[in-house]
Amino acid sequence: MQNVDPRSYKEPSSNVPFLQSDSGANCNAASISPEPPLFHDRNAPSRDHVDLPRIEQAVRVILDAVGEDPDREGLLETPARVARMYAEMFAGLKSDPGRHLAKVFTEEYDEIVLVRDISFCSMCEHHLLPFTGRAHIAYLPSGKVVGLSKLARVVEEVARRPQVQERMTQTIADLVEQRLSATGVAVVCEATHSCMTMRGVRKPGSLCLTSAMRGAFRDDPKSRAEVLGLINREV
Ligand SMILES: Nc1nc2c(ncn2[C@@H]2O[C@H](COP(=O)(O)OP(=O)(O)OP(=O)(O)O)[C@@H](O)[C@H]2O)c(=O)[nH]1
Ligand SMILES: [Zn+2]
Repeated sequence: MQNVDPRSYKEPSSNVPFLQSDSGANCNAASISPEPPLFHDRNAPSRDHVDLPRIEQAVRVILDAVGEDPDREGLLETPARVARMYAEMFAGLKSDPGRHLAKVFTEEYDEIVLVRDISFCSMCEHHLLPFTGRAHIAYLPSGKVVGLSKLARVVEEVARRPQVQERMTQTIADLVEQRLSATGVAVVCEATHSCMTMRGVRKPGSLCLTSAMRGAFRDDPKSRAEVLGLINREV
């Protein structure tokens, strides 16, 4: 592998094909071969849009710029690992999380459906550091319900983008409202932001709560109070 001098670094061609690392002079072809999946998840978002060789190059530049030696043994595989990590963390960028809500069941149930404590790990778009926590999703069906796991799949996929927590919360609420024609939607997210705990202001334990209310949960105070009571209820 060659050393990348940050001062002479040039943007590589943006049309480097996925996994064809031999077009990038600083990339190790063997190290970016995809590992065979343990199982095939037909719901998994595509990672094909991520340009692994360019990420590898960039990570080498960063290592060099912070005073590290990207060619020392312990760091040799790091650029490829980081590239795969970003592919995984940002796998939701080019997918449509709403597709998980396409299959519905006809059911004459119009009371609250709530799935609480859906864990997620997303990336703060300001520092590219993780923010992790739980999402709670409630909706009022109008003749159709969705498989409960699909709500968690939506969270999982929306989370895999660089973003702010507010946008993530609203995106989930909009998807559920639109795809299920729900008459009410409540989404509450609570998360710890690494950019506030491990750097900067350094406040471990700080928690950020965001909510997005739609339909009856936005307009009717009683419905709103009922759903927030369920979300906050001790079990
Ligand atoms: N509203 C919102 N802000 C966020 C989120 N994630 C990170 N931030 C904030 O983004 C802000 C970026 O502020 P800047 O002043 O541009 O960057 P900075 O100098 O690194 O800020 P500090 O974190 O205060 O050191 C910080 O206040 C972060 O706490 C989020 O999901 N929502
Ligand atoms: Zn941040």
